[in-house]
Amino acid sequence: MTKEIYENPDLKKERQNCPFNKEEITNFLDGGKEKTTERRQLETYILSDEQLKDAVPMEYLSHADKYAEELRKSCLLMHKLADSPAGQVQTLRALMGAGLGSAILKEGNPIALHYVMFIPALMGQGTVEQQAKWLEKAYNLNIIGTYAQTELGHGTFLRGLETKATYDPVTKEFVLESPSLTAYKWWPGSLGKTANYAVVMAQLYTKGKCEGIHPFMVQLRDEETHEPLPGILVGEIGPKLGMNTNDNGYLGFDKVRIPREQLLMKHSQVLEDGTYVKPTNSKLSYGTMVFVRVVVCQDVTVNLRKAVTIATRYSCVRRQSELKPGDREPQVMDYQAQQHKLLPPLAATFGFQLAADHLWNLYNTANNSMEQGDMELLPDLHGLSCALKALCSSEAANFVETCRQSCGGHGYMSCSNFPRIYGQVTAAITYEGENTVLWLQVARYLVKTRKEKSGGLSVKYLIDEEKGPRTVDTTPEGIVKLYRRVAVGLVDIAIAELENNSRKGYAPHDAWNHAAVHLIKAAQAHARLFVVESFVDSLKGSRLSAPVRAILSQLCELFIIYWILDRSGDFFLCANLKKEDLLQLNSKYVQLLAAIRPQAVNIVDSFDLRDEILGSPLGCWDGNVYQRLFDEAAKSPLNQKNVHESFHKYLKPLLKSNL
Ligand SMILES: CCCCCCCCCCCCCCCCCCC/C=C/C(=O)SCCNC(=O)CCNC(=O)[C@H](O)C(C)(C)COP(=O)(O)OP(=O)(O)OC[C@H]1O[C@@H](n2cnc3c(N)ncnc32)[C@H](O)[C@@H]1OP(=O)(O)O
Ligand SMILES: Cc1cc2nc3c(=O)[nH]c(=O)nc-3n(C[C@H](O)[C@H](O)[C@H](O)COP(=O)(O)OP(=O)(O)OC[C@H]3O[C@@H](n4cnc5c(N)ncnc54)[C@H](O)[C@@H]3O)c2cc1C
Repeated sequence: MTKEIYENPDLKKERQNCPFNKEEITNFLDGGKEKTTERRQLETYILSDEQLKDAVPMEYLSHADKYAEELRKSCLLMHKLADSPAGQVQTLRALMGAGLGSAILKEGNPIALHYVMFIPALMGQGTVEQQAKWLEKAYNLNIIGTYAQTELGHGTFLRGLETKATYDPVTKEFVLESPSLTAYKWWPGSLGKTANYAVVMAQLYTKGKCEGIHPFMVQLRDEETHEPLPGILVGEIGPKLGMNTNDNGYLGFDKVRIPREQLLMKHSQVLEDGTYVKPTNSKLSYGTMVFVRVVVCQDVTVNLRKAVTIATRYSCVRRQSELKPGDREPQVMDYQAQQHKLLPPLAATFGFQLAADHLWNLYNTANNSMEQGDMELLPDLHGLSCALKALCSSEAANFVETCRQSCGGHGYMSCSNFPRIYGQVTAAITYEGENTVLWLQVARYLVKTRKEKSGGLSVKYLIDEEKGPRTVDTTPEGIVKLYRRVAVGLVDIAIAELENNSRKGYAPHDAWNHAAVHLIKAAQAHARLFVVESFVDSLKGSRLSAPVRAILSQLCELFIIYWILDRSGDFFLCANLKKEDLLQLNSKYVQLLAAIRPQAVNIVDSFDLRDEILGSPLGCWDGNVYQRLFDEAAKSPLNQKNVHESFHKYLKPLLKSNL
């Protein structure tokens, strides 16, 4: 007899008569049918392993037990790598990121930094010989590494890092030192307890001169006992807002000597006699950060997809209040206000992914040409990776919080999974370059391009002036033009502000600081333009069936109008937008909300996120929300006895004390 599978009747109804093929959208997002098959096989392979399941929810464990339990699962996952039905890199990507990996390791993978930064640093910064020496060991997990750059006193300002690596030509060694408390490395993931090696960024001194920060390969712990090596002071920094099993750590050096060959010398060298050989570009040592900025854009998008799926399904199950007097309480999704909360983030997941895909392609192209010694694409890659990392992470964090709020009280439960998702996404605002700082890097590139009339592909629009009449056209292509005008206009305003500040007598650095608000706005407009253009162009260029194209086009239009309505002042200021245009866009926006609303569940279904990955009773496929919330509550240790022992210890004496 086949067991009947429960499906909430409202969700069942939402799923009836879907006008498009959900599987086609799934394939589109995965990058092809075969990729979908591969992903599903991998998910089944990992998620069917009983040893990877939690005995109790992580929330109920102590800080140390959480770490130990997640490390156990992380190691088990690594043992499963060899038999994975997907390729090794594909499997690692899935396990380190917000998708499959988060179903098992809910607050971060203690080995993540090894794959996300340590191996990429060895590959990007090590010579062929150095890679031969360490990469295989790293791939085989004979050693586990991290990336130690940030210090207690400095994260953003890399030139201010204090850790010193002084070359001693007599012994042909570098001496590593932390000259002050603020010089201690602080934050590196996996550093606290997991890693036994690190790529350490330190100020290189040779022949009495500081040559700036460079990467050094440093052993931190004994390979057998895991005890810190002499002169290495290492530990964990304590609980955080999220990502609590990433064991972020601190690290100090008390005159630790390492051989000269442990300076990663792909781009710059120190010869035996101490002669320094410069890199072709001084920023090449920042390459590991660029890689992570690129992958973070993809990662926050997956997290956003999870949040939107949870909130959308829940909003179609949840019935509350009265829409039409006397009628049954409506699904909260039928309130226009709820659609306004959830449909823009839903649409954003597509825009962000398509933009992140473009960035990933640029990363690969630029990297290939840099391997051949051609640095031409580096400024564009730096500009775009900063712009998209900052935009995707900050927008995703706001959207995730909106999704949480859209679920009312139940969204505040830990088991809703919103706290963890938010913890992950908001961290991305800070790590790998604090967003404000990255916006200012982008602005620097935009101002330079506009003034010097030279720059890469992503900023070409700042050089080529728009031709023809500047009318307002509200087709998607017309809207892209509006965004472009805003991006150009805001750069011009920022430049005018800089010039104005100079005229007031400010020195260049002060003029820059006093124009920061305008500069950041210009950088944000540039990033938005890139996402909007990627969304519109990708749909134009893709081979999609008419029904899928229709729904994705509606999402695209909704999204690009949403941002205009959100920042209409910029469009009035720079794009000739008139009151009538805005009113027209407003009515188009609400029409689109109504048009997309009936397909919201079908669209999130097409993300094909398994319940284990969503990790939330609110977002499960079957919509059995209330039963699942009860089941979660039953797991609370406070519910294991009717009367907790604390009653006898504290409450009863108080009740009897006649205060
Ligand atoms: C086997 C492998 C399998 C792999 C599978 C892995 C895939 C995983 C997928 C899952 C992803 C999961 C992701 C989640 C994991 C979470 C991990 C988080 C870990 C976090 C780590 C960190 O945070 S590490 C520390 C990061 N720190 C920073 O980012 C510091 C920020 N500061 C800076 O970057 C810089 O200081 C600066 C940019 C702010 C300024 O630097 P500086 O003062 O030196 O420069 P100037 O301002 O003077 O500029 C000079 C000049 O240089 C140009 N420039 C600056 N930076 C760069 C760069 N990076 N590249 C190129 N060019 C650069 C700048 O534009 C200026 O140019 P001009 O021409 O002179 O104008
Ligand atoms: C979860 C997490 C994981 C991390 N993992 C790692 C890791 O693995 N390895 C590692 O090395 N580091 C890691 N970091 C550290 C991270 O890279 C830094 O925290 C980040 O680069 C910000 O630097 P900061 O903390 O010094 O902030 P600060 O630079 O002190 O920022 C404080 C404030 O000052 C502002 N500010 C600073 N400079 C400027 C400026 N020039 N103009 C305008 N405003 C400015 C900022 O916008 C911010 O508002 C991690 C951090 C977190 C949160």
